[in-house]
Amino acid sequence: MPADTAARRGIPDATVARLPDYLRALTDLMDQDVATVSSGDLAAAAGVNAAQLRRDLSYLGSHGVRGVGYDTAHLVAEIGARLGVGRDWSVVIIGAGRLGQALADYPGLTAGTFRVVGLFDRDQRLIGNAAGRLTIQDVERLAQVVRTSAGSSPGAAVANSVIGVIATSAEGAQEACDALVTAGVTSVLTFTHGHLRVPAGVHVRSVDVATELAVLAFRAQAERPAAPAPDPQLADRLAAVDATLLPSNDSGEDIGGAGVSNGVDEADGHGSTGERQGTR
Ligand SMILES: NC(=O)c1ccc[n+]([C@@H]2O[C@H](COP(=O)([O-])OP(=O)(O)OC[C@H]3O[C@@H](n4cnc5c(N)ncnc54)[C@H](O)[C@@H]3O)[C@@H](O)[C@H]2O)c1
Repeated sequence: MPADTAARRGIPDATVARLPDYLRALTDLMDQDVATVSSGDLAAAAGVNAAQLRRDLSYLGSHGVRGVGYDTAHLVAEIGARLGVGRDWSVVIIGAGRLGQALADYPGLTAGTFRVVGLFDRDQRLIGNAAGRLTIQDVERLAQVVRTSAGSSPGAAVANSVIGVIATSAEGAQEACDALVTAGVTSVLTFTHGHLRVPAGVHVRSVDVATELAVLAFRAQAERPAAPAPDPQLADRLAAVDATLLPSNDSGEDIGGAGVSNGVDEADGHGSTGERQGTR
């Protein structure tokens, strides 16, 4: 797909979410002076399958050269540019409760690409309190801080330079989101449950630890190795031993029965989940 076509169609969120993994893998390869890399090797380094990687990179207009692979330095520059690496982004957080304060103090958001420039709340009891290196401000001041951070005059677009984070209660989330939109913020990350209404052109992503855990649990369940099929000879031997040690027939049947039943259940459960995963 030509790059301009991909740009017009937009890159799927799932692809964008994988780009940092590709960038990390490519940077490692560059550090090892690897100039070109095959899709298979790059996919293995990034932990995805090769078809997925080729599809993802085709959205960037990068197809690699048959028999040669991808130019590592070119791809690093391409992905880095798409991800805004090397640019500074200001982050404003609304909701200065437990989560908001923890995020504001998170080292990954205090220096480098993303830097929290304001922590806001509507609770007058919190306003003015220190939270790490920041002072909690009245959410009424949000628009002013956003304008200052974007380095623009009032009314100018602040898209692409300020990201808003919502860490309020679920009940206060829409109000917080509206405040961000009014301030000109077009990229919003929310930790709250529930749908947020935003005008066209405003991008919202939500993070939910419980959902991520559920995905991991699902995969762990799907990938759990099936119990080995019972060995009929071994079962016979166990039954013989049981018969020697335990005179009761019931005991021997229980042991053998439980073993077989577990094996069948596990194999069935694994098979059906594996199929569902395979068709996703
Ligand atoms: N997604 C996740 O994985 C995840 C994990 C933990 C918490 N959460 C969610 O994050 C949110 C915050 O959690 P918390 O423990 O910090 O809650 P908290 O009650 O300690 O803090 C919420 C803060 O938001 C403020 N607030 C509410 N509405 C506001 C508004 N419109 N404008 C400005 N301030 C507003 C409140 O005054 C309060 O100080 C909750 O919705 C919680 O469910 C999500």
